[in-house]
Amino acid sequence: MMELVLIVAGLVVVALFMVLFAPHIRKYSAGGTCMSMARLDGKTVLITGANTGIGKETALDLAIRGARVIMACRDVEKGEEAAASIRRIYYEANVEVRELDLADTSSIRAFVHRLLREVNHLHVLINNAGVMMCPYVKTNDGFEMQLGVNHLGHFLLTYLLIGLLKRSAPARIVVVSSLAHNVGWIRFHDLLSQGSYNSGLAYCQSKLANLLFARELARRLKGSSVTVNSVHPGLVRSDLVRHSTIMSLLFSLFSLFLKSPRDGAQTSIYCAVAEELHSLTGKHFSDCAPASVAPHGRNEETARKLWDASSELLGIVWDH
Ligand SMILES: NC(=O)C1=CN([C@@H]2O[C@H](COP(=O)(O)OP(=O)(O)OC[C@H]3O[C@@H](n4cnc5c(N)ncnc54)[C@H](OP(=O)(O)O)[C@@H]3O)[C@@H](O)[C@H]2O)C=CC1
Ligand SMILES: CC1=C(/C=C/C(C)=C/C=C/C(C)=C/C=O)C(C)(C)CCC1
Repeated sequence: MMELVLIVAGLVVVALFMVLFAPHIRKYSAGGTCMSMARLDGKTVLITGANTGIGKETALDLAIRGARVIMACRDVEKGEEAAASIRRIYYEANVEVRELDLADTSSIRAFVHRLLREVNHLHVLINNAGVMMCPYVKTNDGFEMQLGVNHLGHFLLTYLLIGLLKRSAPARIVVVSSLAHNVGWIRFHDLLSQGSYNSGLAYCQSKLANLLFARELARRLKGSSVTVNSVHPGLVRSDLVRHSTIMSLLFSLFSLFLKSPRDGAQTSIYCAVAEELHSLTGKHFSDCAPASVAPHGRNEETARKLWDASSELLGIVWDH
């Protein structure tokens, strides 16, 4: 009985502490802020997964800076709702919604085909969309969903847009990875998890793949004035954890310690606009500052091997 009273008293003290210090905890959890005042008038930006979470906040910020923002969303209705809510905040926002399902290479190709007819330039590409810890499902092309959307879909999208980005240089590519890359490894013997599937490990693999892709692309684009950097946005309150009960529970429990989507967007925005990053490429950022990369995320051989495996799966050859 005494023990129970002590436990309840302890919980009350912790809850009281959280309530009292909530503003300070929130301020601390918010992380870095992009302080750049750079304007993007006359610039065109493309953001994947821009209908919610980090992508939507990134779209709002870049629209306020004067950019024409293409919001690439798999659900156009949700995308239009997000665009309308951006226009309610900033009525001059030049935001346009386009359909893009990264789980379907024919959708990616159709999206780019249409885009190339509509825009002459692309100055910033933000590969933001992501899916986390979903049950084992395949994309339209038979790829495991998390590697398929998070890595392969963006790999193909970037391949199809690289000519436009080069013609628009100076241009920037921002790849939204995660600190989850630290616990991932590339399972070359079973890249698509056909032999065995663990939703958490598959997510971590896909986020490591994002990072390796960014570094290898940056290496290949040296001298082209198209830079590529990757980002860990922080732990952010968003829909990302929707597929995992345990993650949803943890996120609710520790909600006070998580960033808002607006705070989570800061590092993507920083990499897209900061003047001091003008020619910086192949780096990883978090909280608007350089961040460390796990040793296996720096392995050039793994990056090249993944590049070749990805190209083969997608049936493409990067000759530019
Ligand atoms: N939240 C966090 O703590 C962290 C997030 N990240 C990364 O940040 C990025 C943004 O995540 P966040 O904003 O938190 O998550 P959300 O779930 O809020 O947003 C993810 C976006 O990706 C879109 N998306 C999912 N599947 C597809 C697809 N097949 N085709 C096109 N778009 C798709 C979603 O569309 P729809 O709404 O239709 O599902 C949504 O717009 C992700 O890459 C994630 O891995 C990294 C570290 C931590
Ligand atoms: C276990 C644990 C936590 C939860 C960590 C989680 C839930 C991480 C999620 C990572 C994600 C979503 C990465 C996306 O790329 C907290 C809250 C830090 C508090 C300390 C203990």
